[in-house]
Amino acid sequence: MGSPSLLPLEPASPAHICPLDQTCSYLDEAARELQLDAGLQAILSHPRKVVTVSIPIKLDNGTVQVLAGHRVQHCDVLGPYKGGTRYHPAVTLREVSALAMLMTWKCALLGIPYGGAKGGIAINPNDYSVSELERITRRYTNELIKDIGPSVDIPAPDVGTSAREMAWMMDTYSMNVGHAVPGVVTGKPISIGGSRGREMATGRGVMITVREALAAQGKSLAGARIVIQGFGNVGRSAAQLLYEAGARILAVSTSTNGLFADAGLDIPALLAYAAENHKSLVGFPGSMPISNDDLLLLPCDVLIPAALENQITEANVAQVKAQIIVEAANGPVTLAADQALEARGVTVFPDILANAGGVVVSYLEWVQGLSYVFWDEERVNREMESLMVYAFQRVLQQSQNRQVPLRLAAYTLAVGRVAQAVSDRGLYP
Ligand SMILES: NC(=O)C1=CN([C@@H]2O[C@H](COP(=O)(O)OP(=O)(O)OC[C@H]3O[C@@H](n4cnc5c(N)ncnc54)[C@H](O)[C@@H]3O)[C@@H](O)[C@H]2O)C=CC1
Ligand SMILES: O=C(O)CCC(=O)C(=O)O
Repeated sequence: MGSPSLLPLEPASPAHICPLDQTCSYLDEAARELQLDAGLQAILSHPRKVVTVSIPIKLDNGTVQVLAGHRVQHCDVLGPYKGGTRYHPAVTLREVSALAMLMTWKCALLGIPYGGAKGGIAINPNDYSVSELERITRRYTNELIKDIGPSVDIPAPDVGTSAREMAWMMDTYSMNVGHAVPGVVTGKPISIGGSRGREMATGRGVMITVREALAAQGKSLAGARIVIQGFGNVGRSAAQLLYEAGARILAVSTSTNGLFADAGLDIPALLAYAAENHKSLVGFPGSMPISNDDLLLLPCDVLIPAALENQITEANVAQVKAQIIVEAANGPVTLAADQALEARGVTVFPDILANAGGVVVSYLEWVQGLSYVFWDEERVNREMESLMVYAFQRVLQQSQNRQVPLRLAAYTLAVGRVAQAVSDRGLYP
């Protein structure tokens, strides 16, 4: 079926692997496996709503710049739309649409009552001052005011955004409606109703997935050799928690540099070093520099791509030596690479399972906010872990029962759940 033809998408770049085509192909595969009705499949292939707004801002130097901001709402059949907000120069409507669809499947797989959405602005946040970023975020929120809300669509952080942007979004929304509405976003600061444990949640979910993946092969985290691409919110938290559990973190990277140490990196020391050096990893004692390209090819037990899409592709997959890949990023392994890895017996734990810890704790944050009762971090982590482990076991079981790879197993569970809900609600004419 391919990318939905109704969307006002940018032309596909021949040099670039389109994330939307990839995600739609996985949906097509799941639809075939489930023998899904063609009409239902067509409904699920299209986002319900696509919003693109212009964001005029006055820069600190007095000039005006107009940016494009997107919010794609893929499906709300199970509950309010839910998904992060990305600030990155490579953001396109195609990418945001793919990420919105992934959110639908992720929430359905984890059994949380949300649909899927994603937002984004094509900027490099490092090119803007804090006050410029605040103006951009507030204007973007203002333009989306009728499209978001605690029972409509609930943004959260993603690449290039954090609790700070969520606080600005919450404040802008609240000013518009005339009273405080903490539930309009998740991943916000604890001082305004954020949840304990949300900041580390995606990394914690990744650590749980790695632990369960190794356990399923009769191995343990202690001494496991792990390579992590990306040292932002997700990569950093996963590195810290895996290190604390006794794993050997051989290499980590940011977009500009990477570090390798065969004996394993001292992650607490590296976190302190990066904090002192404005996030730069360069020159960390006891390590060697490594490029992002070489990092992906290191021999290891578990490779964790935790940065962006399309990192393991047809071009490098033959040289990937990891035994297990845990997709902390959304869409880091392309379809062609996925098939090649499957043929070679490399196990890939898919994004919609592996990085779901973040949205699960976003859900727990929303639940705490709605009930005005806030939990300690131990409870948040326990509730998240139980949902993650349950979803992991279901995916493994489904893969064995249907004799299909883990990604297809996860998709059949997620798509099947959403399709059932569409059909039960009678949305299918
Ligand atoms: N923040 C969250 O709660 C969640 C994030 N994710 C996904 O995890 C991934 C990472 O997100 P965050 O850590 O939140 O973003 P972030 O903005 O905090 O960090 C991104 C990291 O990736 C690095 N990076 C960027 N481009 C790179 C490249 N070409 N090669 C190597 N490294 C590169 C950056 O330098 C940075 O270290 C994304 O795919 C995101 O969609 C998924 C679920 C939840
Ligand atoms: O926490 C959330 O609501 C969404 C996180 C996200 O954007 C993702 O899982 O890709």
